[in-house]
Order: sequence, then structure tokens, then C-alpha cells
Amino acid sequence: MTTTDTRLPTTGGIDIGEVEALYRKLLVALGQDVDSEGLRDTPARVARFWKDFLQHDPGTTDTAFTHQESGGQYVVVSGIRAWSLCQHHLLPFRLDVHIGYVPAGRVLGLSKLPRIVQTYAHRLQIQEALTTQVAHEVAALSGSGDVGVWSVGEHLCMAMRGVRDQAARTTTACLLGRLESDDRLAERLRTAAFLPLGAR
Ligand SMILES: Nc1nc2c(ncn2[C@@H]2O[C@H](COP(=O)(O)OP(=O)(O)OP(=O)(O)O)[C@@H](O)[C@H]2O)c(=O)[nH]1
Ligand SMILES: [Zn+2]
Repeated sequence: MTTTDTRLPTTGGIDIGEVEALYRKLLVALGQDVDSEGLRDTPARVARFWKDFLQHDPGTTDTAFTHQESGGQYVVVSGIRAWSLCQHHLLPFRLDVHIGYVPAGRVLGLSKLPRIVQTYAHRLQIQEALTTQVAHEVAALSGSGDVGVWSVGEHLCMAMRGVRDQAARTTTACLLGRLESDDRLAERLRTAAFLPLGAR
């Protein structure tokens, strides 16, 4: 996976006028009075939401600094918060994402890690794919093959509908390079990632 993979995997652009018209039709089909005061502007608002969500610009993600003295060091940024939308129900899921890597001569700008998460969160997603995509992007941008990403998700499609389990949390992890093969290293980074979150 390369940095160019941050483009949306869509089949076309967003026709915001058509989205608005379709939402108007949807509300009618749902038996709603679309000309009532509260709903009159809703199709346009929701169309704007989709455009903002899917075309969100996370900003520059590829600033990295040479750091040859990084031998033996690891970097962990934990508690990155993001919202995404599940592919199956188009309902939000909230994520806490924790990223760790062992630099290989270069370190990424710290703010770039939340920006990378946002890049992949602003898609119709499943949590597992997002976790994998973030790990590969961090690897590509940092030049380090030793990357771990842990995501803890709360899915509204499980909480407010369907099984209606409000307490369930989903943890997904993607371990690359030495984090995959070296259990002790992976555990050190995982512990560092989750440690500061104990009080939450
Ligand atoms: N693996 C995975 N599944 C997800 C994610 N988000 C939502 N799902 C699941 O997608 C599945 C879709 O299942 P279906 O049986 O097709 O749909 P459904 O009848 O609405 O399922 P219920 O949610 O069980 O009511 C559900 O089990 C969801 O919990 C995700 O990020 N990863
Ligand atoms: Zn869902």
C-alpha cells in the first residue's frame, strides 16, 4: 500500500444536487412531510454532510524527520479519536486508535498519525480494514516496517439497533514486521499504547 492509496475507493464523484433530491425522495418514501419547517432544509443539510464526510481533507500526512539516533526507541501515540461510518448500516462507529512503531532512521511528525487515521476514517468502512490501512500507511510514510495499530471501536449499529448491546467494544490490531514476530516487542508497545488510557 502506498501513500496514493489515501484516495477514496469510490466509483465516481459526488453529485450533491442528486444526493439532495434523493434524500427528499427518501423522506417522502418514509412517510415524512418534507415541506414541514423542520424537514424543509434537511435534504440539503444531509447532502452537505456526505460531501464533507467523504471529501474530508486530512491535510498533509507525510512530514518526516531524519533521526538516526533512534536505535532501540519506539514511538507510541495513543488515544487518537475518530468517527467513521460502517459499510453495512451507514451508522457511525467511534474509534480510539493507538499507533506504535520502531523508527528506522526517520520519525513521522506526531500530528501526522491522527491525520492518517482521519484519512481512512472518512470512508464507508469496517474497523478491521481501517486498522490495516492505517498500519500500512504509517509503514509507508515512516519507512519503518515495524508498526502496530490497535483500534477500539464502539459501533452504533450494535448499540442503538440490531443486537442493542451498548457495552460491547471491538478491538482490532494489525502488527507488521517485528511486531508480528517478536511477542515481547509487541507487548511493550501494546502496553505503552494502552497504559495512559487506564484512567479513561
Ligand atoms: N467485521 C465487522 N463487522 C461489522 C462492522 N461494522 C458492522 N459490522 C457487522 O456487519 C454485520 C452485518 O450483518 P447482517 O446480518 O448482514 O445485517 P443485520 O441483519 O443488520 O445484522 P445485525 O446487526 O446482527 O442486526 C453485523 O454483524 C454488524 O455487526 C465492522 O467494522 N467489522
Ligand atoms: Zn453497521
